Amino acid sequence: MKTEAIRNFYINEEQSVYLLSHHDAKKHRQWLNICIKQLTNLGYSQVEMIGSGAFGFVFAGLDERKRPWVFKFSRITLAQSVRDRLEDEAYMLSQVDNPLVPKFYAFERIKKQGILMMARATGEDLEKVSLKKGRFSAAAITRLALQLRNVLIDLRNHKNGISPQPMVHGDIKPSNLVWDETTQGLSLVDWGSSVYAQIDSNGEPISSNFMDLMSGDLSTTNARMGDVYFIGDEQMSGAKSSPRFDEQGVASTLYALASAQSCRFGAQVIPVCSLGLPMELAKVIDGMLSKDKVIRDGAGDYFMRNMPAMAKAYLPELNLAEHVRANIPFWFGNDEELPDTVVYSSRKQFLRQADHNQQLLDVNDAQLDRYYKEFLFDTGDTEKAFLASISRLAKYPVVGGLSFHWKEESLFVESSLIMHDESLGHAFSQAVNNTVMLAQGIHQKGLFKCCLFDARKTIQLERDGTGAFKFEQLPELNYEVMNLKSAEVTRPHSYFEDGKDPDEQLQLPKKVIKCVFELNQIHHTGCIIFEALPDRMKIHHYYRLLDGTKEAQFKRLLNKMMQYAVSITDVGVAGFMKLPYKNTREFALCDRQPDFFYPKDPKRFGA
Ligand SMILES: Nc1ncnc2c1ncn2[C@@H]1O[C@H](COP(=O)(O)OP(=O)(O)OP(=O)(O)O)[C@@H](O)[C@H]1O
Repeated sequence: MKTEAIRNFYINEEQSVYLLSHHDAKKHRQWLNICIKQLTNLGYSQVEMIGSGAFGFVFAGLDERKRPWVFKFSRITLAQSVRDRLEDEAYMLSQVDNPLVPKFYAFERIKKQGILMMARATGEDLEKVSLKKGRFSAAAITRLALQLRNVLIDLRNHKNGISPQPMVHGDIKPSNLVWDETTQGLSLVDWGSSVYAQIDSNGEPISSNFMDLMSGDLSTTNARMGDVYFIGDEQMSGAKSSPRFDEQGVASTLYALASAQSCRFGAQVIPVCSLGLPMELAKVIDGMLSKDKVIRDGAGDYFMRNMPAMAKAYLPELNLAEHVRANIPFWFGNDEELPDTVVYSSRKQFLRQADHNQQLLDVNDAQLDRYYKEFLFDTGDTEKAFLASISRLAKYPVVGGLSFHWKEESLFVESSLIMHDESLGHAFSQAVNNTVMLAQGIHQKGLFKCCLFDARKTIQLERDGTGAFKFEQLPELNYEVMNLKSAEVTRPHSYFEDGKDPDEQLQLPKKVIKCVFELNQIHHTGCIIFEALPDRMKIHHYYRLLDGTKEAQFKRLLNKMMQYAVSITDVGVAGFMKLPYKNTREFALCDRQPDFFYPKDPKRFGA
């Protein structure tokens, strides 16, 4: 792969509501308000939105006896066939009777809108907990592993009358597990991918009765796609549904929470054996995440059989985790209002490098749609994990930029990151370190850049019928000032300009580029991305002036740049990023982090 082939082109990730057009944002708000109103009319009080996923929005409210209910609506933007699945979800949920699963209450239809109603699981989902706390301790992972194993046993033992009818949840992942810290209670939610297993864990067909065997089409799968970041290879490749699917979901979940990642893909570079878990449990989870089906199934069987015994281990909290230092520096900002972070990165070209063919099943699936959109389809696992780790950074209130440059033997990382919530510093350090470790495991030469912005500060300009931008007063680019000590000002700093991308290059007016070059003479960090669409333009930006004596000149150049930007007629994306120091950090490449287990003698580590 040639280095020149890697150009930089920015694609946005999750759309912040602040990045929707005025019209779409209004429609979105209106729709949420209609849902709240409908529920209130039905007699529920204190209705609020508590979650959203690829398929729907979830609201909570109280019934007349003040019991907490949850209402799941499917997204109106999805195809009717996909929205109809909410009714199937309701049916499967109604079949489960387990203290760890919220009770099914009802499925109602208001016009075309189906609403699934169920008990509310108290607490917070484990993805959110993970973002706040970072890596889960050995004791927490072990406890969770036992609880999940027990749910799997229950699902396997499900019966229809007296006939065995094992169930598959199909989408076990941190955000589908709600955790109540005060009662230590766990709930498994989101039964939208749930089906009856077609085969058992040995691959033998399951049939509740003889007629099923006769009439059922045993050659096709009934499996639903779960979250592509967490499901195992068999579910991904359209195998018949089996209890093994959920073993995979459990292994991915335990891995993600133990390592503070948002997917399963990093396990080759950051194996479970490097995460400070007891050796036996770590090896079992690594085995379950293996690429080899025989190892995977063997480890799954071992997990199901031996988890109760493994959970008896005495695992006091160690002191190690308190001293996490970020491998690349970041600073704390003190803005009153936390940024609503979005990340733009040069993903597309980066992902094209790693081509590992995978077969996918159902292209109409919303999860799969996301998979395609994020260009993960043909990518190697470590690259996927790296990109997921970048997305995870954007879940923190942080602005700045990162550039990863893979050269012969080393990885060079330049960065400028400002975090706006000190209480998340520990978890954020771990998120940053994961990104670096995953990058160390990537071998292709090249460059990857990303910018993290506050979507609230994105400037949006609408075009009129002729394509010209409409505005009463020219909006101003936002910046903050931070004076660095004079010694630091003299340090060299790097500057990036995007090259042409064959797919979506925006031709910027020369005068805009001239302003960027002039700005470069003033000590600052920042990024700016022009996203010109047929009907409007979004200007995402983040600037931090590091030499207060130049403020007047800096401001004048930013204003000038805006004046020229409104003459953009083209459509596409282009951007610039400026980081403070050259080659901030150099790292050796590393295929696999070394083993690190929970110590045999925990007292030595301050437990
Ligand atoms: N019964 C419940 N009690 C409490 N919280 C819930 C409940 N059901 C869902 N949630 C919350 O709402 C979020 C989204 O719900 P759910 O996962 O069912 O939606 P989805 O659109 O199917 O999501 P996904 O994209 O993850 O498949 C969950 O992560 C969880 O935080």
